[in-house]
Amino acid sequence: MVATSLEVRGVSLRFGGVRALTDVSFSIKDGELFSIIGPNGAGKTSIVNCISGRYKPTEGQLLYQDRDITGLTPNARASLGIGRTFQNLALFHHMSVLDNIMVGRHHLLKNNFITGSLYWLTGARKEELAHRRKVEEIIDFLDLQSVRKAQAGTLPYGLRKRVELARAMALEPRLILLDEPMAGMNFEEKEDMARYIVDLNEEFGMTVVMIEHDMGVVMDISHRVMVLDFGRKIAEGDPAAVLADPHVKRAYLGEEDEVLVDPDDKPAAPECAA
Ligand SMILES: Nc1ncnc2c1ncn2[C@@H]1O[C@H](COP(=O)(O)OP(=O)(O)OP(=O)(O)O)[C@@H](O)[C@H]1O
Repeated sequence: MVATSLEVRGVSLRFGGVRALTDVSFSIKDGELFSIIGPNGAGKTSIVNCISGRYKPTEGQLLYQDRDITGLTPNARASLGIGRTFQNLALFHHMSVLDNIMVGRHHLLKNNFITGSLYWLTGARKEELAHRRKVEEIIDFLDLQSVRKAQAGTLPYGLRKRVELARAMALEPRLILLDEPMAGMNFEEKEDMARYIVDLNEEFGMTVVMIEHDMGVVMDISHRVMVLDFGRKIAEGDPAAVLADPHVKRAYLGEEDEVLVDPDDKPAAPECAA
């Protein structure tokens, strides 16, 4: 039997009078590629923030590998193996690609800057070499070799999104949360990113939770999809079943007999980086 990675039980979240989430429950199996979709303001980022620990649910519980993580800080959750990327790029623009990715490993560093003064005498150097090897593996996997020394802020948008994914992967998460990994990308960049996400799920064995607006990509690569609307779960299942669900069509289009995937869907214009 496949183990459960994450279980979300009856999570509600309020900001003053705003109900961002109402009684949302779902569970994700180890190794799944699970997508969360829904119209703007539906609560997608809110649920991901509840999973990463950025937001504390007003009600409900979160279990990761059968352990209650509801009260844990984001750092404690990262140490348990929950990694994430952000909707808006959160890179250190003046640092190199390599150093940005190394930052992603700080949860795994046993030696801090104090013990680092014993660098050559202790195992610190050995540890750093092991970290560098892991980072190089990720750089190879994401085809970032040619830009490894470049300043992150000088790279085109699509590449910066890839560096952010590299940094999240550097934590070696068992569960990775991707908030709009393809936002603002052109068609080729989206295709590349979709391939990397499938590979990190299949080759690295990471369980993936992805928020994405590009319905074509979501339906192509997800094992299961959950739909939120006004903070409530309105559908969950395999992509074909969700696509055919009348509630989902209504939520997106306001009517029942149109298709969700627009065949003339044009790539979104690139976003400006934060
Ligand atoms: N920090 C916050 N303070 C107040 N209200 C918030 C906050 N974060 C989210 N909300 C509100 O909660 C609701 C859900 O927002 P959320 O960002 O989770 O939606 P979303 O589905 O991710 O939207 P989008 O697709 O536009 O990113 C919205 O009404 C939003 O205004």
